[in-house]
Amino acid sequence: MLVCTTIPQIRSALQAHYPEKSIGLVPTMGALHEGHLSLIRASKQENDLTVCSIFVNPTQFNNPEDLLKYPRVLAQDLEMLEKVGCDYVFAPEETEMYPQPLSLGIDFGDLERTLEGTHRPGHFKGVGVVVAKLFNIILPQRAYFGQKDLQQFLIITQLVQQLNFNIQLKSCPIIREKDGLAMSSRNRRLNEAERQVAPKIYEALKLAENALKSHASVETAKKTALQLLNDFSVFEVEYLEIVGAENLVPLPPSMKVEEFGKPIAVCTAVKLGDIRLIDNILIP
Ligand SMILES: Nc1ncnc2c1ncn2[C@@H]1O[C@H](COP(=O)(O)OP(=O)(O)OP(=O)(O)O)[C@@H](O)[C@H]1O
Ligand SMILES: CC(C)(CO)[C@@H](O)C(=O)[O-]
Ligand code: BAL
Repeated sequence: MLVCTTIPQIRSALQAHYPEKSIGLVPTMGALHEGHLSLIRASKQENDLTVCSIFVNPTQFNNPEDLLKYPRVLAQDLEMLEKVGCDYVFAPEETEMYPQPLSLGIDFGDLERTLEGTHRPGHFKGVGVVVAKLFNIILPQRAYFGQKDLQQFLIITQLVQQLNFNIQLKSCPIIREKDGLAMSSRNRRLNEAERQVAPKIYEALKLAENALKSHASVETAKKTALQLLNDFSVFEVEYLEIVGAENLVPLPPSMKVEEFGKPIAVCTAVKLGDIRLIDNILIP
């Protein structure tokens, strides 16, 4: 496994492989877990070479404290990537990716004005720019993302379509802990008591899913899920919404899923102290 920290380094390393070898890119912010490794494995299955990028992208953090406290454990990450058979790692410093302050902006329209976009102003502009940079640096055939960041996947789909990147996007299932908690780098920051109640987030999503599948209205399903979360004072629910999975527009409160006829997602963001976790369930 070759670890590159500069753009010229990774470009010249990959140069030898274009165009014969297919390249899969797995963009991450590090502090890797099994969720990330599942993306690496998916890429390895479908490509000759896999590149994992590790970069805690400052432009997508709306909260400076969150950026400061984001876990950074590069040595441990590299060990995990070596073990799983990743071929290249691109782990640049901030000055490599942003040698000068960013003056360009992207607007994803309605898609960035809902759910995560509403609660993390500017977040998706930062994600869009850094992912476009990574696509231009690595020139992969395929790029792998997790369903946990459902809105991010739709945003990047728009990025690829509207800017004509010749890259196939792959969305991979959410990997969970045994107790149902979606794996997340931020889980490392939970204290013991928080970690113990955190699986209730997934339980609440399942409650909503089951209610919808038993023909409850959107409003009732939402209430059922929120009731469970509100039983725990440690949770501060930022949102819990039942939306169309293709555009993330909330369904009317009185609607029943069978009337919608298209895939649905139950999405939530919950804070435990200053740690913010997201999760979702897709109902195809
Ligand atoms: N539990 C998971 N299962 C599958 N993919 C995941 C999971 N968690 C994260 N990913 C995906 O890994 C990629 C990199 O995500 P990132 O490095 O932000 O990790 P993370 O665990 O989501 O961190 P955090 O949520 O704390 O920011 C993204 O495409 C993300 O959707
Ligand atoms: C895609 C990404 C690596 C861009 O910084 C990040 O948003 C993430 O880890 O999901
Ligand atoms: N996985 C999403 C990256 C972020 O929270 O900024």
